[in-house]
Amino acid sequence: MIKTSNSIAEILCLIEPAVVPKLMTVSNWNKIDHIAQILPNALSSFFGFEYRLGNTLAEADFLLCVAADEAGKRVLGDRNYSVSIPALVTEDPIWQRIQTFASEWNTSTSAIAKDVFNIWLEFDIPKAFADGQIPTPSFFMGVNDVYRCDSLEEQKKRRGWLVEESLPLLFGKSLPSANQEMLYHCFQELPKGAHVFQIGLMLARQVETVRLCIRNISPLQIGSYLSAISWKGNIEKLTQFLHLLSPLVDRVDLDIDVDFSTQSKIGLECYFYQQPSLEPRWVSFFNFLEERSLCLPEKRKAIFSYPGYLRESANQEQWPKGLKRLTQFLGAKNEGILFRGIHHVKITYEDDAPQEAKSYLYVTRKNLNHQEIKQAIKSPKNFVEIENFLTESEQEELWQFTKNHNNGFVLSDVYNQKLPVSDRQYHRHSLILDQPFTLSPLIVEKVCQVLPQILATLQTQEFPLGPIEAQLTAHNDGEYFKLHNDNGIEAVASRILTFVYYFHQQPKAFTGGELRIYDGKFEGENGEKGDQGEKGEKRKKFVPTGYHVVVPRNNCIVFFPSQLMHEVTQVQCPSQKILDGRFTVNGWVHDASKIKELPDENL
Ligand SMILES: O=C(O)CCC(=O)C(=O)O
Ligand SMILES: [Fe+2]
Repeated sequence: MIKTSNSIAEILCLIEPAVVPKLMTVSNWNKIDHIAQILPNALSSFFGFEYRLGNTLAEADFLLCVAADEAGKRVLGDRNYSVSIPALVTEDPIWQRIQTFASEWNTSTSAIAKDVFNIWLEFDIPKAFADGQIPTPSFFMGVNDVYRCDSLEEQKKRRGWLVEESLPLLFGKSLPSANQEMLYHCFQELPKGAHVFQIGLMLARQVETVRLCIRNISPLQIGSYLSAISWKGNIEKLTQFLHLLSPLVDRVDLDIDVDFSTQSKIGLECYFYQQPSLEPRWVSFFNFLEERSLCLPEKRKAIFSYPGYLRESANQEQWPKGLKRLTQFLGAKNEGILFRGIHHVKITYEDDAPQEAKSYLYVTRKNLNHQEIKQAIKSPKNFVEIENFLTESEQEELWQFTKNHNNGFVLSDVYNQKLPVSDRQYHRHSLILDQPFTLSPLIVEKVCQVLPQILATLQTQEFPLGPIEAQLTAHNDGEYFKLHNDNGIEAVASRILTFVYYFHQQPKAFTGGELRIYDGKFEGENGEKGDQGEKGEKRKKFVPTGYHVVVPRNNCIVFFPSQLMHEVTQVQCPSQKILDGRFTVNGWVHDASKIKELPDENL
């Protein structure tokens, strides 16, 4: 078996616990490890796995990116560079062609050096993958500026280096002229502004098909583009599918395969700008996939638990020696860090229906200074916010109700047995409606509609759904609610999820009144130090590590786990008129199994 020192396998080793067995079997992992053992670390700082979401038996593939502005470019194509791919590997004809291409890439005067910004090597992991076998990758290149041109002649002039030189070099033979014409045609028919950002060759699969990955094409343009390049599928059905899919995600890129014609199978790459912890829409997108049998529930669970990071400072022992040297070289303020995340999900579509979904999971290795690390690992949001929660008529109904009852607000008491009575008023100063809140069923019903999505995003453990409370409160000039959580005492221990719906006059007549939701931990838990309470019981002290701010915005609602510590900062409302203040409908979702007594109102 070929092994390289300072190989990518050393990094894989660090992330193995996040992957095996949750995402893949030991046998799948070992095959990927076998490839990673051969490839030097300096080749790539960005790699990952192609993970099939609808099939428990399929193996995950391995892919890595070689960037033009990193050492990997030289590892792959500069024979004088200190690090290289092992010679035995490069006896393989496919690897030889890749190296020839990469050596052009290292020649500053070539068109490849000018227009290729990265190379992806993608290794299919076959069921049978013999130890010692040399893995051959498929090849993708990231290309600059492949847009439509003013004329086909212009197009041929600009992309000749690609179609007539680079692709034949990589395939090891010239491309039939019908295939060349088809490629130019596909470039030239691109809608204005759309561009080809990756070009792929399935070298390991011995076919002359070229994959074009197209970005900046709107879902509304995809149908007409495909008909312009004579795609054989039913455009109307595809348009209907895109109509459902595209609002669920931030961006859809189109993949097509062409030889002398456009093949029937296409790919729809679905992207979000944020990871699931910061973007609740991942959940509705995955519901969509599951409803169409494109994703298994256990696979969704596995990939949602994948994102995270690993710092060198916390893993000194295991950190590869070569990378430690790099950190030392960069200076004391720097540190290595590995980030794991979901890059995108690709849906393949053929025969007028989606066929398969695959997710692309990445690992990226960076060296950052402490300030950059702090920024990069800002703890994920611990709440979910939904805008435009009530319809206009529902908002109007709530506002009328509030106006009609504006004399019915009284100072809220806090049921906080931990505080001396004299401190209770200090702890909270706000108003609560002291009359029946008859719109409670409306709010509860609306909360129930979004509840499954919220619980999934917050990764709440399953629980039997109990009652849902809702109350109307107000904060006016000088009022606040100090640090507390909502289920810390016996009487309300069954509260599992807190929600706060905000509404106010337009324009807003107050400032302040932010909700701060804290991260941190209770000292005194797990045998750590804590004060002795009155009766000798251990009192837990909360040590915050940071907080997230929710600015009260009209018609927005937030949800967060009731055990999280939170506070409402002081409100400034110069007019001091009750209707100018900060209003909320807040409430709690209970775990039916934990209910001992139904809570009194005004807790
Ligand atoms: O008004 C808010 O933003 C939060 C209120 C709150 O924490 C509570 O009622 O328990
Ligand atoms: Fe609260």
